[in-house]
Amino acid sequence: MNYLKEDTIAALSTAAGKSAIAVIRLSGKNSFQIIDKIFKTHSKPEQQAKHGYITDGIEKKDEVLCTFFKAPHTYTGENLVEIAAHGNPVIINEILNLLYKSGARPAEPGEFTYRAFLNGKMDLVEAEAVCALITSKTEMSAKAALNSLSGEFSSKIKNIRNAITNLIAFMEANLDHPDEDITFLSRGEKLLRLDSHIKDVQNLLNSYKTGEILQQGIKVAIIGKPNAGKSSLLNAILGKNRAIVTDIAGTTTDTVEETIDCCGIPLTITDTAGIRDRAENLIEILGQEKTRETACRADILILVFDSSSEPDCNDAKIADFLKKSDLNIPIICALNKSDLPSLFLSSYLLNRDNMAKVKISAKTGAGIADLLDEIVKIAGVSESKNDYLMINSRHFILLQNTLESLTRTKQALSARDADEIACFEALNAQTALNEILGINVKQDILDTIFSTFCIGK
Ligand SMILES: Nc1nc2c(c(=O)[nH]1)N(C=O)[C@@H](CNc1ccc(C(=O)N[C@@H](CCC(=O)O)C(=O)O)cc1)CN2
Ligand SMILES: Nc1nc2c(ncn2[C@@H]2O[C@H](COP(=O)(O)OP(=O)(O)OP(=O)(O)O)[C@@H](O)[C@H]2O)c(=O)[nH]1
Ligand SMILES: [K+]
Ligand SMILES: [Mg+2]
Repeated sequence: MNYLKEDTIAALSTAAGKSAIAVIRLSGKNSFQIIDKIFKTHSKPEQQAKHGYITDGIEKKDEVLCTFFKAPHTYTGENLVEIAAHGNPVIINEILNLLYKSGARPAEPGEFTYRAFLNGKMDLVEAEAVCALITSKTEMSAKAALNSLSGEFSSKIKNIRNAITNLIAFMEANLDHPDEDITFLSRGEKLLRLDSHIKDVQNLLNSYKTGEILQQGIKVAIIGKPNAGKSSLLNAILGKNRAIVTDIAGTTTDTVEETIDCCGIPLTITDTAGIRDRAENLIEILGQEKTRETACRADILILVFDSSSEPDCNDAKIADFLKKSDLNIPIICALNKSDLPSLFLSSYLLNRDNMAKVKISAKTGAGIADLLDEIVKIAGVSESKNDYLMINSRHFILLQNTLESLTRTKQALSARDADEIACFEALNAQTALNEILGINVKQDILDTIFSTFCIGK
């Protein structure tokens, strides 16, 4: 990756394509000289954003507003200019090319934020949260990302790290003066403090699953025999006619997927082709194959039964499929058509932990809310909480390392025979926490993180 800090970089920061206004950002030490070559203005000096024209020296290219930000108090920490132009891709290209001719180069993905990180404007957790915020799919996941972007996760990490640094200082003092009777902090007090840090790390590890669910969402597959009412259920959940519903068995031949915001959780729901004992043609065989794949990739299965009819060989086929595929995911049995008299035998349901039962009618909408409640319950995310943090898998692994090191510190301290080892392990914990914040992180890890950003961010 071409991350030369000396360069002045430029990129479109708004979405590509036609738009009312598009913003190009220019950042680096030569930003002001470069914009001076191509921007002519008559705005009064007291104006913060200046009105004028982008020109190649011969003709005007666009009428724009330029905003000037002087280092170091800018997003990147460098001199920065924002050009708000008309959102026409042809014009944007012309302006970018003029900037490149005048001494700027195209910004790499995430390079503005990378510079902000290098210049101490944000730590690595905050930089990662910028990306998470842009890709958040629900209000709740956006809030979680914003909490991290605002430094709430970072300050938790810093607090634990500082406390461990403090503890290390006490342990090193003991190492340096082993014969002195004055112990600065008793062994018992050190162990108490360690316990509390271990608990803090454990709490952060526990919020990982929630953050992951908020960011990635949950995949729910609707499966069942033909005519059980799977497509009707999808439509009932979405509140619109997304999938075709008929009384002909085998109506759905391909998967139908939609994402909704369910109490803050991005739920991707997939309706599938009905599974039956005997497939009638190639389309159905391929459709059922896809149903199986969808079921295997899902986080939760909704197993739809037609409770108005007696179980038949197709229900047996599904039970058989579940047994064979050895799926270890939560299943919700939806006993559909509750508006009709029930002929369903509960004893027919397979015996399994991790299984909930809900009576629904896709036709009248009865029980649909209970079904969604069940999904939210399984996800373990409560909407009332507003303080979720965005913890990604990189943080999770480093927090696990921290926890292991702290546990070993505690063992060494308790054993009373190895103060050097206790010190060494505490230092490892400190290193892992620093790495979360981006301190002493290898370049290839930084490259990987920032290369997933969009260009212009
Ligand atoms: N036009 C525009 N809108 C934007 C951004 C941007 O870069 N440009 N942002 C980009 O993500 C977000 C806002 N984030 C920002 C964060 C810090 C600074 C900044 O200039 N910080 C300086 C000065 C702070 C101050 O004046 O108080 C600093 O931290 O020193 C700017 C934007 C969303 N909206
Ligand atoms: N009375 C009643 N009928 C329902 C209910 N849900 C679905 N149906 C009817 O059952 C029939 C089959 O519904 P679909 O939603 O197409 O069933 P499916 O499981 O998607 O069927 P395939 O796509 O063929 O596998 C249709 O005639 C629906 O109107 C319900 O809750 N009550
Ligand atoms: K059908
Ligand atoms: Mg269907």
